[in-house]
Amino acid sequence: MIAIQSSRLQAIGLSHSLINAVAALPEAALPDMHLARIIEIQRDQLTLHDGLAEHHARTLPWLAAELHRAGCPLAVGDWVLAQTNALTEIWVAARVPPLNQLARRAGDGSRQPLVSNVDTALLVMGLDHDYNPRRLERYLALTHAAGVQAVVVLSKADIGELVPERIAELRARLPAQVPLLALNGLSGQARAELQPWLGEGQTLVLLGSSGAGKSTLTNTLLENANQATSAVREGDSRGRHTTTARSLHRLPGGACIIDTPGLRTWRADADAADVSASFEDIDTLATLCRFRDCQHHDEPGCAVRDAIDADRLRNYHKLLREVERSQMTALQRREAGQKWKAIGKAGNARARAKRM
Ligand SMILES: Nc1nc2c(ncn2[C@@H]2O[C@H](COP(=O)(O)OP(=O)(O)OP(=O)(O)O)[C@@H](O)[C@H]2O)c(=O)[nH]1
Ligand SMILES: [Zn+2]
Repeated sequence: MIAIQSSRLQAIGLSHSLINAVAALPEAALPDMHLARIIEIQRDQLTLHDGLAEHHARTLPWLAAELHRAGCPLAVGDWVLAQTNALTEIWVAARVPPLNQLARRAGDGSRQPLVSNVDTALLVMGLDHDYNPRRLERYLALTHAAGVQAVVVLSKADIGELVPERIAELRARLPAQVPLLALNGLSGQARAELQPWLGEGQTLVLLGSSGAGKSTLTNTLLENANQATSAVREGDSRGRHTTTARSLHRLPGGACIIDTPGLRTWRADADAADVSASFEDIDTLATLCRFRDCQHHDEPGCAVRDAIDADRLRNYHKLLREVERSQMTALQRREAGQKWKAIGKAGNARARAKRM
């Protein structure tokens, strides 16, 4: 039976639910199995961490094939059971079912897991030209769909434009329970501001467009502890701030941060139910619409249309169309395109009529 060095592993994110999931695996009963976390993936080369050191490993071919067939290949953040053979090669023999996973859809519609077992996603958006509430709502919908808690981090509070106005706009637009903070990612103060999410054993990822300030914030979070801190990347000749490979870093206070370039372009891996659930305000008001299947376009007795920020409602419809489309066949997609075009035209005609 596997012996779990829990304190050592808790430091790199092992939780009680994961321990239970490990115990349920048949492979956990085999001799010589070790529990470790994937901190980097380069093609078929994995880097594992067991709480003490890094090890290079590969996945047993049958397991790789099985995970590929099931559409859920291994991702950074996954926990695995590995065995060392007589040649001292380390082979991954089982994957602990992830508690959650952020994924994206590739061009061919297949699902690509990007990162597993995340506690908090920091949605980083600059208060400069990067500012875009719609994009933020998309990220909120996707993290919500994956069951990951999101914290909105507005970077460049020191140099951004219309800072108080933009913060107020988002506060009014987003559901009240979404934490939102504005900070300067270059200042050590950022660490204190993010403290509530940086507890020991917590796993965080940073999401946001290029230039939003993800690397800057990561470096600030890492550096504030004199660099003597990153157990995970210890001995790595490339230094611990690499952002070119998918990797997991350990922060001073004991949280882990995953910096993965794959997360920077992100297509919806969600369905309509996920999108509406992440627009809770709309969902709640919709129960008051006259028609139970009200789409909040121009139906009479709609309780949503007048109560919700118009741009937020448009974005909601856009995201719904997007997730519906990603689940359609080509023919359905063409038909839907025509339907939406017709609705758009009707809307424009209404707007024109109003102006006249
Ligand atoms: N003044 C100020 N500059 C910032 C802040 N955050 C980021 N920057 C600057 O913005 C630029 C882009 O920041 P990065 O951290 O590289 O952005 P990124 O999100 O990692 O970008 P990619 O690596 O392309 O995904 C850099 O020149 C940073 O110094 C901030 O809060 N305040
Ligand atoms: Zn309605």
